[in-house]
Amino acid sequence: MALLISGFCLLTVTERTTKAKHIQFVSGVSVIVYWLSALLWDFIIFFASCCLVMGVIKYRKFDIYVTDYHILETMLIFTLYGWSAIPFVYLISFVFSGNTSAYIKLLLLSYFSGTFGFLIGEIIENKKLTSISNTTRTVVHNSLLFLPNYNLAKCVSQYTTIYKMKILCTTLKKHPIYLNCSKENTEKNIYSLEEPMIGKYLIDMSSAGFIFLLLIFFWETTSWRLRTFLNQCIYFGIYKRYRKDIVSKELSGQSEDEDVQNERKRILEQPQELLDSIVLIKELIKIYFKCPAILAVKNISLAIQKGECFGLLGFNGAGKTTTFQILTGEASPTSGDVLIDGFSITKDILQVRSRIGYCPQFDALLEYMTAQEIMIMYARIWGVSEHQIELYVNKWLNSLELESHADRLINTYSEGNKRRLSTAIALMGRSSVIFLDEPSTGMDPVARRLLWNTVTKTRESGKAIVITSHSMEECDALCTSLAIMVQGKFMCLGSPQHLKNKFGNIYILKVKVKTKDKLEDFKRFVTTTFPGSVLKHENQGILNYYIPSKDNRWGKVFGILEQAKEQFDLEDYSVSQITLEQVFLTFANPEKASSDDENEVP
Ligand SMILES: Nc1ncnc2c1ncn2[C@@H]1O[C@H](COP(=O)(O)OP(=O)(O)OP(=O)(O)O)[C@@H](O)[C@H]1O
Repeated sequence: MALLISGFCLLTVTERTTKAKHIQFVSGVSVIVYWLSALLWDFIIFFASCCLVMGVIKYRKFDIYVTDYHILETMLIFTLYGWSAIPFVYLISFVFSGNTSAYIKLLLLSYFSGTFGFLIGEIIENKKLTSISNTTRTVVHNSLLFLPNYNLAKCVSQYTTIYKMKILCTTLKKHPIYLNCSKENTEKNIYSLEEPMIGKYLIDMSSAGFIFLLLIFFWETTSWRLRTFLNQCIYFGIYKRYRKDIVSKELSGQSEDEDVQNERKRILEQPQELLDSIVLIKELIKIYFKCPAILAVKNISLAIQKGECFGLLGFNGAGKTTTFQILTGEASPTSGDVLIDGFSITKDILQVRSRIGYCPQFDALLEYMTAQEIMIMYARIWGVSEHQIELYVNKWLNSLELESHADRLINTYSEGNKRRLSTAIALMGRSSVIFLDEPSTGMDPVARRLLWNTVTKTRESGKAIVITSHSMEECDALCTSLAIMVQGKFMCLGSPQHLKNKFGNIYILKVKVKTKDKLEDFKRFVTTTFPGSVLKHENQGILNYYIPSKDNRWGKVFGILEQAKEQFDLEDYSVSQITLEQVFLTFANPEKASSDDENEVP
């Protein structure tokens, strides 16, 4: 039984740690539906296994458990045990982060709570041991009653004893002295609440099942509020009191960047209704209260409108994923609030969850399903009507070219295909805002283009998209506005073009010189005509220059190069603007960028 029951933690732990459960909640599955459906399925497996056990008992001729309708009594004991033990395993599984360790530890717990619990119970009930006080007896006995395996062990042992006694009393002509074969004793109802009958243990198992389920629902629905309360009122309260210097310096929310500062002012000064935004982040702070405390998000404010694709850029550890986790209701904020479609994540997390689509950084897929099955499941969760489901799912499989893999188990997919599927699941829902955490990781260039097209179409349909990516090309292609995050703070904010105009003080000139003789002359020409220019790269007559844009308008640069084309026998040339990547490097790594600047464009 311990082997079987402990196995029911495997899926629940896997779905929680891979975030597949979170994605289901985000897609609209309620806590009650999630846990009751898990319980129903596991109970069916448990019941089928019990039927097999009964078959073995019958085959081995343990008649006491099967003859004279005893099979129903035995099945009742097993059924009530399953009812209490499965939710018990679910509840305990919350403390584990790996399914294998959870299985082994729960197996040991079930086994020892059955055997040692039974032994301890016997010792406690032994009235001859006068050294044990009555209070200790009551406390230990009542505690043991919460363990399903103890109740099962007691039921089976007492059931066996009672029926063996009844058989001996009816078959033996002369009763041994230890047998009480009085009519009163042999005709006692086995379900009586008195010792040594089993009624008490059956009632305990039935009520324990309810209690464990209630505790699971309570934990799932209020743990968020509890964590938010602890974070905001207790930990942060203490932190603010003792680390005033850090709070005023790092968490004030003031920014040197004009756009970031203006956005903050707009959000704080204007009423929320006037902002008309689908995502509204107000002075969001996240501190991981470890030793030392990690300031992951340092007072950011932002409004995202419908039909906007907002990009969150930053180096590893900048705080992007933490921000995403808060926005999707996975992590609780330390201070500040986020409104999604007008609902606050600190107060209405359930409303928030049903309005978002989420593709986490690591794929949260149920790997024992096929792509078709998982997408049908999510389509049903999103409320797509049964006759439209096939069309709907095929449309999304099609949009990311997953049809050829649709009938294969997800655990056989490549990383890139898993990423495509995760993104398709996030996009397919009827959510108002979609969060994509590095969606194109591991995708080939064709898949990436497909993803970009699909994301753009989704954005154009009126949804808001928030994306993190390490690909500047991707952000340039997709984002209508973006922010670069460094050490938890926004360093700049605006459309890609705005940022390039604002921070790009160089042009990139690429030239191919036909004849070698004129190469050195051309180099001298560039150095004198564009003071401050730097030759970045040279290879077989192809020169790559950075030239300062200050005092050099586009027209002037092109005019000069048109003249130089004939003079220096240039085969071809191009002048382009600074790329987003160069803007990113300037912000994300100021020290490196400034040293680069010194070297490159004085
Ligand atoms: N659960 C956690 N406990 C403690 N610190 C954490 C936790 N999660 C993140 N951090 C810390 O918070 C900071 C921000 O991390 P986060 O994962 O948000 O960065 P990121 O920008 O998403 O990085 P990446 O690009 O690598 O995904 C880092 O210093 C990280 O070490």
